[in-house]
Parts: sequence; structure tokens; C-alpha cells
Amino acid sequence: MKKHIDPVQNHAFSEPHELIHIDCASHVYPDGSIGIHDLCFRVKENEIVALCGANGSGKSTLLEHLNGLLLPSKGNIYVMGEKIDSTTKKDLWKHVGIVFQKSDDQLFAPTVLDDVMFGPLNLGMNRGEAWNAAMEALRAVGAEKFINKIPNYLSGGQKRLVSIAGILAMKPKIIALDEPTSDLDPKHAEIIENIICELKENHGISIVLATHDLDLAARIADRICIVKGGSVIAEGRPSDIFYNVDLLEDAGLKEPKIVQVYEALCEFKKIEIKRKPVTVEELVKSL
Ligand SMILES: Nc1ncnc2c1ncn2[C@@H]1O[C@H](COP(=O)(O)OP(=O)(O)OP(=O)(O)O)[C@@H](O)[C@H]1O
Repeated sequence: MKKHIDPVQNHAFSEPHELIHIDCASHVYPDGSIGIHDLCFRVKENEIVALCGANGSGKSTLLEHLNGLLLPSKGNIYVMGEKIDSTTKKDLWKHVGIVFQKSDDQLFAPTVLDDVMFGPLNLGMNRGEAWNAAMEALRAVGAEKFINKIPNYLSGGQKRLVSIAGILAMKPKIIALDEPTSDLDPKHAEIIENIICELKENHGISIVLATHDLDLAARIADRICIVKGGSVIAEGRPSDIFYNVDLLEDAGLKEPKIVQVYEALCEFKKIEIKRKPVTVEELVKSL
């Protein structure tokens, strides 16, 4: 069993770049299912961290712990240095926003503008401030043209953009996205991928991404966490994690396509795997 670190005692925790620290011995759902056990997870400032794991490995359960939607059955969560419990969790939306996998779980107001203004109004902004925050967020994701539309009638890709805007309008430090590119065509998936990168680069927001798309994770993540059986079983740079075939197999995953191509090329040319490219650009340079 992993040793549980008390974050207050943990020297690393006092470093300013750590925004979230989860030390969760267990999360047990009411029906007795185990969502998380022996899990330690951190989010640092200005990073994209990808949670990669098979179906049912615990990625969504972990995401929902980031902003107090779920609390550990046993263990602690610290967000921006504050311990989260049933009384402090209600303020977490100021810091951590979650974009759900199904946009329909998030969108409910009569118009897109109302929907995106809802969060800022709820945080106490007046209508003018909330309008400004909503419009700024909608412009950032290229969805300002939808302001008068009924959210329910938008396409899947448009709903995803509006969902991200709704979270961005609250100006969080961290945004967690559950399968942000699932069910999208390649063009819309690319738009969302670019937005995620811009949120980090231009807005200084840390991103936590739960995804089955290992190619996406390889392209944009600074850090990969492999999730299995409710635990983070390994973490590291994409180039280290995605060339660890045994680890990926153990987690029920397959290497990203770029890794498969590079390995096949190395085998074909009878050369050693050395450079570990994880993006097309790196692959081209490595040849
Ligand atoms: N509301 C719930 N009630 C009971 N058990 C749940 C609930 N939500 C998740 N679980 C269980 O917790 C475990 C982790 O599920 P979770 O949804 O977090 O996995 P996941 O990695 O996000 O899966 P997927 O990739 O399929 O979305 C699974 O065994 C699942 O059956």
C-alpha cells in the first residue's frame, strides 16, 4: 500500500506552483463500488496534465474530486493551499471548473449568453461584469456568434465550445475537461485542442484532461498520469510514459499512433529506439 503523505507536512506542497494536491485513500460510491483507492495526484501551475486509463479506471471520479463534486471517503484534498471539506467545497468553482463529457449535463439556460453568464452571476458579479466575462469567454473560444441561440439546438461541437466558455467565464485557475474531443469530427477536435493549448499559454490556466485519445495527450500534455483501478500507477513526460509498452499494456492502453509508427520504422530500418518522438514534428526530425 502506498504511503499517504500529509500535504501540510510535505515540503513540496509549500512550493507555490502546486495548485491542487489530492491524497485519497479511497472514494467508495454509495453502492459500494470503489472509484478511487490509494491515489496521490497534484496539479501544478501552468501545466497540461493528461489522465489516461482504460474504461472504468477512475478518471472521471478523480476529475470530480478536483472541485469538490465528490469528496474522498478517506483522505484529503487541498486546493490553493486550503483543505477542502463539505463546508469549503462550495467556493471551489472560483478556482476549478469542470467541463463534462456530455455537454447536455452542463447547458440548461434558455440562451447561450444566459448560460455563460450563469456562472459569473452565481459568483457574485453584477450583470455588467457577468456580461463582460461571458462575452470575453465566448470570444476566446470563437462562440460569440451563438449568443442568442438555444443551447439545446447547437451541434455537439458548438455545445462543447459553449461549455468551455461557461467555465472560462468564471476565470478559474484550473480547468478539468472530461474527454473533450470525444464524438467530435477531426476539425472540431482540432479546434478544441487549440483552445486547450491557448487556455494554458494565453490565460495561464492549468488543464487536467481525462482522455482515451493518447495521440492528443502526446501532442499537448506536459505530464501524463496513467490511471488504473482507481490509482495513478505511473506519471511522467509523454516521451517516457508512451514508450513504456509494458506499462501501457498493464493499464489496458495502446501506444499513440506516432509511437507505433516510429517503432515500426526503427524495426524496418533495424535501428535502436532512441529519440522517442511523440508528435509528428518530432517524428520528422527524428528520421
Ligand atoms: N455514480 C457511480 N456509482 C457507482 N459506481 C460508480 C459511479 N461512477 C463511477 N463508478 C464506478 O467507479 C469506477 C471508476 O469509474 P469512472 O467513471 O471514474 O472511470 P473512467 O476512467 O472515467 O471510465 P470511462 O473512461 O469509461 O469514462 C468504475 O468501476 C465505475 O463503475
